[in-house]
Amino acid sequence: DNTDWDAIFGVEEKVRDPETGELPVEPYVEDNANAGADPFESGKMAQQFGGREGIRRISDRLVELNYADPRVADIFIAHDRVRLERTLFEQFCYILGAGCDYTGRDMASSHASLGTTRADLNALVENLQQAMRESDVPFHAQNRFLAKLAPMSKDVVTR
Ligand code: HEM
Repeated sequence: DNTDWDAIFGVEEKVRDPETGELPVEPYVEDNANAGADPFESGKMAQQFGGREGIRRISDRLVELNYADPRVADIFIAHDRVRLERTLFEQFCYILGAGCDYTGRDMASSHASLGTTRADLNALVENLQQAMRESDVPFHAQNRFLAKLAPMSKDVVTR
């Protein structure tokens, strides 16, 4: 029969943007302040991360590790990987002073409904450390970057 069960149950089909391949999100104001940290000024950090190319490799690898990590995969699988790869790269590139703008949402609103724990965050940090290590980022530069991200814990850990 022709019953439109989607309409009856209020199921909204989300369609990926044909240009970007991303799912739509609720409107928000784009602002570099949404990145959650001020950028390093000197360009030294960007260089130690291998410039934009190196940063891209690290942010993509982090996403890959998270999607494959049984500790946190369930949280990631339910969300838009295409968008996350773009916005995570932009955030890292912006904070590391490699000259990008961050166009994503702020940390509190983008993590509000995820129910993330401190243990989930620890898993993510381990994966980031692995990604940076694989790209030969000097240890002190790894730690300077992690120190920039650490204050975001209060926004991304919600239970
Ligand atoms: C300091 C730590 C973290 C940083 C810097 C960070 C960064 C980001 C960024 C930039 C976005 C994209 C926002 C947007 O789409 O506009 C995002 C979204 C997301 N993050 Fe995180 N994140 C952190 C911690 C975590 C943790 C611990 C988890 C779970 C284990 C997590 C899971 C996710 C998921 C699933 C999304 C997609 C949400 C959606 O599409 O609605 N994040 N994060």
